[in-house]
Amino acid sequence: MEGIHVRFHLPFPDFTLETDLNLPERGVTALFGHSGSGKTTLLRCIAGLERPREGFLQVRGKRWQDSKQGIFLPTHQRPLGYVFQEASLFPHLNVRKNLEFGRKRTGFVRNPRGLEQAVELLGISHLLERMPDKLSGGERQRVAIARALAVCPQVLLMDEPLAALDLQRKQEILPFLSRLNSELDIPILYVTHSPQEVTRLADYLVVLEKGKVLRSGTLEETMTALDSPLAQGQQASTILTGTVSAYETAFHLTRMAFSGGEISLPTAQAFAVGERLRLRVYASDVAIALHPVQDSSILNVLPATITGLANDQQGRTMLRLNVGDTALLASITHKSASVLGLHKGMQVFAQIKATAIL
Ligand SMILES: Nc1ncnc2c1ncn2[C@@H]1O[C@H](COP(=O)(O)OP(=O)(O)OP(=O)(O)O)[C@@H](O)[C@H]1O
Repeated sequence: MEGIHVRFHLPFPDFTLETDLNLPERGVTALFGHSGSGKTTLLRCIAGLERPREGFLQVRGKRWQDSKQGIFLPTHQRPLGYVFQEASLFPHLNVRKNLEFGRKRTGFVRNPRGLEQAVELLGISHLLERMPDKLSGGERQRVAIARALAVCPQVLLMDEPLAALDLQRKQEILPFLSRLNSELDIPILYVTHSPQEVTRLADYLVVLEKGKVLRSGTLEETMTALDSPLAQGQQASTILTGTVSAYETAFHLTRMAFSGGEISLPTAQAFAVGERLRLRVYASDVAIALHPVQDSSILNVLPATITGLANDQQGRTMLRLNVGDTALLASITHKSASVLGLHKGMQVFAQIKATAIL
């Protein structure tokens, strides 16, 4: 795989980072885990800000670090962009000069249009002459992301870029982050402990705990693994991706085809056929029936196979289903699971009550 190959062993007195990961060459990989699980330390190792005695790092075919061969590229020679929680722009330079400064400092900028493209991608062309103290928190963070991208990095590292922003600013900036994912051809490593950001942005997920990789894989695999922390409690949900197959104007209803069939949802806006959509289905919005239900208000009833069951909190059972080859979580009461006699391998019908576009 021409993605990122990371192998680090970094002991501190009370904590050891121990990772061996192969990460995809494009898209957003979320590094998720509790406070102190080692997310920032892992990014710092990739950036060359920590130097583990045992370390190996290869990014898109280029060896940045290999302790066995004495290879260690210093930070300024690593073609990467780093975005922190706080934007930390130079207060005495306007936005344009802040962006140019970042480019001058690194020796690896190849594309002369890198800065222009970053400005366009983050929608900040109208802010170029402004001083940092005249920017909102969200605008400052967009400038910081553009500064990281202006150097044409081979990988973008983002350490909780939304954590310092209030809810409204977060909402403002999320569409730009989604855009980075769809338009950039580089891997983005995104540290967060917000399940909402993971489901909105990530394609691939690494769950860290006490410096070790608890689980890694595609978002679908990791979110629907019944022993994953994301597949527990009220926030448990599945992300379905597909393309618009039709829009029923009379009912304001969008139909999305995905690998498990077709799903309908009301949308205020008419989506074009073929457009890609990403939907969230909360496990608590999926009910189970043994027979296809007729005369029901629920539009989405899909044949499914139970592939796993686990006890969840407060008298609930979490089911993992296969709908076609897509995994789907359903949260039902222990009582319903018992009355319906649900078991692994059983054919059922999943009734999806609600979905939301991400
Ligand atoms: N230079 C250091 N010396 C000793 N311990 C360190 C050092 N750097 C980090 N640690 C320890 O490593 C552990 C992981 O810290 P890290 O900041 O990577 O966690 P995190 O998952 O990013 O947490 P948060 O979500 O709170 O930012 C912590 O226990 C921290 O105290």
